[in-house]
Order: sequence, then C-alpha cells, then structure tokens
Amino acid sequence: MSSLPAILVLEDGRVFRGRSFGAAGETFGELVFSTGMSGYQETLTDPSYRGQVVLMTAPHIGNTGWNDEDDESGRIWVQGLIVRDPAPRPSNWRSRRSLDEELARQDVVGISDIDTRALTRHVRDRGVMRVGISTETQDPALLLARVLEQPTMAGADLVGDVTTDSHYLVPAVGQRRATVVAVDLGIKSMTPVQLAARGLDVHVVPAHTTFEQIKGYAPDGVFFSNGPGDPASATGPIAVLEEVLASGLPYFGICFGNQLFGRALGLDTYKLKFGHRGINQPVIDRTTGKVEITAHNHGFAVDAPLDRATSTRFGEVTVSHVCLNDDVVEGLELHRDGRLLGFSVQYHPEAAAGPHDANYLFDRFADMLSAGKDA
Ligand SMILES: NC(=O)CC[C@H](N)C(=O)O
Repeated sequence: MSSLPAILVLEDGRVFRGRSFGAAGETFGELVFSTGMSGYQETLTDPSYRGQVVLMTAPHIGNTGWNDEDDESGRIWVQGLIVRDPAPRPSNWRSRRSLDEELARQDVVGISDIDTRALTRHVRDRGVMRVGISTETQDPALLLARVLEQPTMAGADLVGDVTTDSHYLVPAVGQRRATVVAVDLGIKSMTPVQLAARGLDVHVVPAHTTFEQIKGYAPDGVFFSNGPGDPASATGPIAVLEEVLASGLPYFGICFGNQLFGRALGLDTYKLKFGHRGINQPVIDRTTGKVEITAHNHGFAVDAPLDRATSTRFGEVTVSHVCLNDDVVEGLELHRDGRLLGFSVQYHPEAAAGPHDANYLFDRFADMLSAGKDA
C-alpha cells in the first residue's frame, strides 16, 4: 500500500492530513458521507455519485476486496474516497484484488488515515461542501484555492456524463407480462434486472430520448431511474416526463426519478443539509403504516405538504412515504380519476448492499402495467 502523504482541504478551510490510498494525484468534488457498514463496491460504482467524494463512516473499509459481480455499473463513478483504516489484506472467496488496487487501476484518488468521525461531524454541523484531496501539494492554501474554483452540486447537470449511449433491451424473464421503457439517468445494473424478473421487457434508453421515441417501443409504462446532480437542472427529462403523465401511461421512478416526478408535477426540490446515504434508513409507508428499512443515496428532496393532497394539472399528488429520521418526503403517488397513475420513491428498492423491504414496489409496478393491458 502506498505511503505517500496526502492532504484533504474543505471549502471552509478545514484541513485533514492522511495517506494516499488508491491512485496518487489530485481530485475535487462535493464531500458526502455514507453510513453503510457494507457495500463500498456498490457505492463506488453507483452513477448517482458522479461529482462527489465519498467518505465511508465505517472505520474499516476494503475487508472483502473487489469482486467481479457486485458493480452497479461499468466503472467507479465517485471523484474520490475517504477512509479511516483500509484493510491491508482482503479476505473473501469472491475477491479478485484489493480495493486499493482497484482504485489505482481506475485512477481514483483516495485518502486514508483520516479521522472520519471528526470529518463527518463537521459536515453534519456545517452541511455538505466542496473538498480537494491531493498528493501533489502539501500546501493547504494552494489546494483550497483550487477547491474554490470547482462547480457546486447545486445547479449541476450531470446526467449526460452517465447515461447509456444507445438503447438496449433487458428481456422479460419467463412469460412476458408487459413492456416498459426505462429512461437511464444513471441507472444501476440491478434495476432493469429487477423489472425483467417480473415479466417485463425493459427497453433502457438514453436520457435525451424524446417522448415520440419512447412511444416507438409501444410501452405499457415508463420508468425513470436514479441519477447524479441537481434535479432542477434536468429540464429535458422533466419535459418528457410531463408528456408521459399527460398521455396517461403508468409511471414509476426511483430517487432522481422521484425528484423529477415531483418537478414534473409542479412541486419544488431543494438541497438537504447533508443528505441521506446509508442502508438502514427507516421509512414509513403512510398507506399501510408499515416501516421499511431502506437504502438511501440522495442530497436533494421533494418539497411537498405531508398533511394533504396537492392538486396538479395531472391529478392529485400525495406523499406516500416519509423518512422517520427527519420527515423528508420519500415517496409520491399520483391519482387521476380515482386511479393510480404513477408513483415513485426517493430511496432504493433495488438496494445492494441493503435490505430488501421495499422490493414489493417492483411487483406493484409490474401488476399496474399488466392490469393496464387487461383493461
Ligand atoms: N441516487 C439518486 O438518484 C440521487 C438523486 C440526486 N442526484 C440527489 O442527490 O438527491
């Protein structure tokens, strides 16, 4: 493992010193923390982390190395990784190489030997902010000047960086029940697999696909995925979603897809102080009163009244799910003429690593699409 010294500078001038981990060099992004005790490989390969430097609050990271199965996409997307204690020797039957080696192989700069508890508490007090990590300079003032030149996450339009170049089909497993177009705003590999497992033919399409092109696949419903950046900046996909809703096609959205649903319905989105990132967040389903333990990765949220429905030009919107930690909106439902037309969640029913409490949402969507076909 490399023993180069490295420094970390926050945009408010706070400095931490550690050691180089993964690739040497310099990197910048928005510093966010994830509280998952496991799942670092899935976190690093989640396209929603584009533009962000991730701090893992679990102190020992890399224990199970890096395998060939758990990636959520084709590469690591985080701008950088901050850990306390990297595992010097991975131990797992699936491990192919160490986390340190994989970071270096993909040229991702990391830093270890950081007091991650102090840094997390700082971010929790002051809010998320830009950060720089460097092995190239040990001068905090120099690095700080470069941190302050970086773009902020508020206003960031990053979907174009992560979306697929072209259409692909994930065919239904078993008997085909219906067809869905899944708009890839940064989709994770498990999501089409979960949909296909429920008998749906899944046409995954690039983020810039028009409504006319979507209709060309003759879908029974439309899905919008998770994704990076500020939902307010995704004006193209929001306009397409408005056309989808006007057409009456059933809709399901996850995370970014929940935020864009909110915006298409005329609700606002806002930036959270430090976001939700982890795999044990309690969320209440307000229809059933049941609590789900869920995986989260979001820095923005939908602003909607919890206590009443909102009338929109597409129908009545209600908040279906709420986070029990802080009352943040975690799900929306749209009803028109007494019928459920669309729903979305801010958290991740496809969670990996993570609990599977929310898996039923994929069943709900598949049932909705096949019911629409029979009607
Ligand atoms: N996982 C996601 O889809 C994240 C959505 C959005 N980029 C946010 O940070 O809130």
